[in-house]
Amino acid sequence: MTCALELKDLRKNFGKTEIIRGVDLAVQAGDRVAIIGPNGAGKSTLFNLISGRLAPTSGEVLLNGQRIDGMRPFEVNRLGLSRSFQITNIFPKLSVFENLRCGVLWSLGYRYSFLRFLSNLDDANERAEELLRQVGLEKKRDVLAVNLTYAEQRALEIGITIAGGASVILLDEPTAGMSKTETAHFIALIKQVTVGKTLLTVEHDMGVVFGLADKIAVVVYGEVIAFDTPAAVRANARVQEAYLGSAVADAQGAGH
Ligand SMILES: Nc1ncnc2c1ncn2[C@@H]1O[C@H](COP(=O)(O)OP(=O)(O)OP(=O)(O)O)[C@@H](O)[C@H]1O
Repeated sequence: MTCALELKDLRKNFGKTEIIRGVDLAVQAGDRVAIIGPNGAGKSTLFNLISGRLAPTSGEVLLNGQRIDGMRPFEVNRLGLSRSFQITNIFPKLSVFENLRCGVLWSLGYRYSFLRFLSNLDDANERAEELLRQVGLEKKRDVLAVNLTYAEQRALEIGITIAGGASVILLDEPTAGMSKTETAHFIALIKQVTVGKTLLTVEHDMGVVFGLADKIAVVVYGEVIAFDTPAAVRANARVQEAYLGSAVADAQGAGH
């Protein structure tokens, strides 16, 4: 079966320093994967390599079987991979609905010719209404984005990220800065809106990791030292030793 996302012997040097050191990873369609690891391990660099923000020094990135390494972010996006961070630029002076519609139009603009784009404007309105419901912001439809709470703004970002119907979604620390209650609500929201999609998150919060992920990739010093189910990763001696021991104990202490 073709993987939704596959990394093959991926490497990235900054100057003489090898930061990503031969990463292999095969993510099946529909999996929710959390990438975890200590500070400076290379998680963000990995995200940048996948989303086209950085070109690898060597190795391959495949999206649904197609090579995307070296492509620019918008090209990768056009092929069905959306990263929250690329389009998190919420327009503060536009309403929630208008922001979502911009997200839809923006993705249509990439995918279609101008004429087809124009004929799709009605569809865009409908799609924006649907997104509004999906991210639970119906009551805020006409509120300016600047007046939303922080958690609502993050929900709006998720809406914009999924607006184009990408099959692979990358989220960078989606619950960072949220309260516990907001985080729990947001995990449920992310799960709902990514049903049937493939999700990758970079995450520090072990509560979020174990609440959200079907599989966990542990990155230590530019290598993936484990890629498995949460239970298996928790039990992995190498992971315990390299990174997880105290973090998991904390999460378990918190009832996870
Ligand atoms: N553009 C760059 N030029 C040079 N070095 C870089 C660059 N980007 C990242 N690095 C280095 O690569 C290493 C990995 O960084 P990266 O941000 O990918 O780690 P991370 O796992 O995401 O860390 P954190 O959890 O702290 O966000 C770090 O040592 C960082 O200083």
